[in-house]
Amino acid sequence: MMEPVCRLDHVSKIIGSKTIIEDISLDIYPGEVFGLLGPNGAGKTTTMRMMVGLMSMSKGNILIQGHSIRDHFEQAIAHVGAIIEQPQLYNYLTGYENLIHFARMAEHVTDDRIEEIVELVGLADRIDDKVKTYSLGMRQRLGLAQALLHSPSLLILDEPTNGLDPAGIREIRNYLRRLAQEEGVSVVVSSHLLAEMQLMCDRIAIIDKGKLLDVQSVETFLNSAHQHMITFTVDPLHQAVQVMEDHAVPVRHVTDHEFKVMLEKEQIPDVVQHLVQAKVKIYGIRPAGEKTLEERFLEMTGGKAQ
Ligand SMILES: Nc1ncnc2c1ncn2[C@@H]1O[C@H](COP(=O)(O)OP(=O)(O)OP(=O)(O)O)[C@@H](O)[C@H]1O
Repeated sequence: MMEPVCRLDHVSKIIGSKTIIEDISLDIYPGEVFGLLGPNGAGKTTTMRMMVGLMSMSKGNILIQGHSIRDHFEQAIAHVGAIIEQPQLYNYLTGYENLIHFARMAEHVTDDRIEEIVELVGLADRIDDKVKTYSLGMRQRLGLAQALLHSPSLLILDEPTNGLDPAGIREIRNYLRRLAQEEGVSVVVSSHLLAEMQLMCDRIAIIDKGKLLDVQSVETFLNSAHQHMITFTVDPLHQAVQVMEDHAVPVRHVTDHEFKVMLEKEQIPDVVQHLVQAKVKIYGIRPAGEKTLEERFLEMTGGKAQ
């Protein structure tokens, strides 16, 4: 198993008598784009602030490359680049001068590294222009360049596409995907937009009211939209489970005389036929009434897919 770049281990944040983050545990792996998805006020920003040490944890721990943010802050944070609030940019300096300024504050940033980053975020043409002439998308990219100067293995971006037009959103999405794929950087992004997260991320964590509801790969997420959890009541149960295994249908849950499987509508008659052929008695077939991740998210946000 690959070592996680970042691990949240039972993290909670309590402010006054209010629990803002409740017992969140998750792992983020090298080279993945990981999304924190949730409605406004769900706790995404708070989680990210704790990940970069801008805010303390009340309980639990966060490890970055195995270093605890709590106990070894310097070592942990050396691996992190982040844009949580607006990136701080100097309008009357050029893009390049801004980067030189930030490079001086980081360690071991060479001129070659600056060139490389400028290329990567696609600002080579405009890097010698003053930042005040930049579009919002270009500012975002310069902010990104700044966060990447010290070659972090974990990049944390709060709502990176906020305020951008569709072309700007597409650009940022492409840069982040390239960063993850080509440079092996783990990228954590937050958003309240399901559609956007599905395009950008490898895995998505759904957060609501400070709780982690689920973490799923985008693939599973998208597939599950067309699938139904079906409960079969059968006898003998062990034989039915064997039949499912023989036909490569993963069994999700088994109780006394029941098992559950995720099926697309078209698969249901096939599964019934396999069971009948194996002389399994079927006493009941019903939808399990469990919601897919997408349905749960839409419910949380009042049904608007946005
Ligand atoms: N310093 C604080 N004191 C009290 N409550 C806070 C504090 N910071 C955040 N909260 C509350 O914690 C909850 C989570 O806020 P957070 O900003 O993390 O949400 P979010 O998911 O990032 O949403 P948004 O997209 O609106 O920023 C909100 O209800 C917010 O009001």
